[in-house]
Amino acid sequence: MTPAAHISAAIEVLADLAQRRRPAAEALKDWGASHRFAGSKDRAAIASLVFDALRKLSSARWIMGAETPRATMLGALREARGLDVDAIAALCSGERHAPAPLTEEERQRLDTATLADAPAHVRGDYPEWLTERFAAAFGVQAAAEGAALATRAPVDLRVNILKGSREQAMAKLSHLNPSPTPLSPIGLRIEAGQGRGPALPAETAYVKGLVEPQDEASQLASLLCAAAPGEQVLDLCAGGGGKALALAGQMHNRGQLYAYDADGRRLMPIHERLERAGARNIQVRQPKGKADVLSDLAGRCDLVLIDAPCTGVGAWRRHPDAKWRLAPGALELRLKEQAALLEQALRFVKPGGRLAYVTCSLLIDENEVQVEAFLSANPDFAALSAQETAEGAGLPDLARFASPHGRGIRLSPATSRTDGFYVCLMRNSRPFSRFAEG
Ligand SMILES: C[S@@+](CC[C@H](N)C(=O)[O-])C[C@H]1O[C@@H](n2cnc3c(N)ncnc32)[C@H](O)[C@@H]1O
Repeated sequence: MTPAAHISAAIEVLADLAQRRRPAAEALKDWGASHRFAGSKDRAAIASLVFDALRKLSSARWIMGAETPRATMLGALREARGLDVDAIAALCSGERHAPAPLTEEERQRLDTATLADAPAHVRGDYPEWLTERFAAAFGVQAAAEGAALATRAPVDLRVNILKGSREQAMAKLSHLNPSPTPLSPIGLRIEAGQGRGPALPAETAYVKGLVEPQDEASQLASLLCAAAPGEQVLDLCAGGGGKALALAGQMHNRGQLYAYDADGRRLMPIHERLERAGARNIQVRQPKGKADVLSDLAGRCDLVLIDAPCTGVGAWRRHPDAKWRLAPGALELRLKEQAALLEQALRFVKPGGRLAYVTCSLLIDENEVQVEAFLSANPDFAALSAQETAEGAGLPDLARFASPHGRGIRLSPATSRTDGFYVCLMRNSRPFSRFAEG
């Protein structure tokens, strides 16, 4: 397929997505199934165009003054790919499988339209209903933060220190041109190109467990928990085990890490990942109906991590379709789940132990507001300052990312060049005796 044919195909996929509210990956899969002649490189090129269009959906439509799939794609070629009107016109020749030639109006818009008068949610490519929430989180920077969330993310890898050093991993992956991540001492970064990312599963360094894909902010969230060798740690929302694996590395396989998730299916990938990583101190606890499978951990944990279910706003660079599918009802639901999880987690934290609340959201309601509500309801818990948290993890530089809205540390593509994450550590200062009273 030609680059022009890729654009026509991407427009078809965008048309499908406009009709049916579903994940882009599903629509792309269906397109591939009904166009068997397209090879894997073609499908990757089409996916990349579709994701770029979704990243820049609002600004592309504003530029074009229309919301059709074609207008969205044309606008995104300019906004996401930086192509000028002549380059876009050359691709839209109308020949064979290329899109139809540009109309005079399309030409003009691609040449001269600007975002100067566009509202913040258009300049920042986020849903209009989140306008107030973005303004609350970022003030005058709302559009800039949104725009940073609408860029492509690099491929970040976490080096598994159970298997080797960052230098060794860099040497093993030198053909991919990795660089050390600026903030995480155990990360490598491969800058994003326009095509397919590196075929990681084929890399020996991956197969042998020396590296795992994990965004730098997610690495930092794990490191900020400062799990120490010998500790008892509960990862209450372990999912596929991304954070659990990072914590196991910090613990040098000493002590015990319990990985639990309310949805047992989500835990499935963890077993294979543990094996590959050589992590031997993780016990996976599957939910079993109504049974309390964590009862033996009550009051025993040095660290409880809540990697909470959230809107995922901070991960929009990697899942640009998610931002347009996010509905207000989903936010309300996540807020309830988060508050319930904080209450659920308390019983496991031993006196003097830490509770780490983490989300990959940037919305204040899911972060600072949740923490504040928890602290007022539970005066035995006190939040560590950003400085204490950063210094405790041996990463004092991270204190500069202290949330401007209260407790915790906030990372974002615009400020730390990472995914968006929020981390707040709280200490249980309840005396042992009172704990025994229940
Ligand atoms: C952000 S994801 C976890 C990602 C994972 N920690 C990682 O690093 O790969 C949130 C997880 O919380 C789980 N979850 C939601 N409500 C829960 C609850 N009440 N108790 C335990 N887990 C819950 C979800 O099933 C989901 O897997």
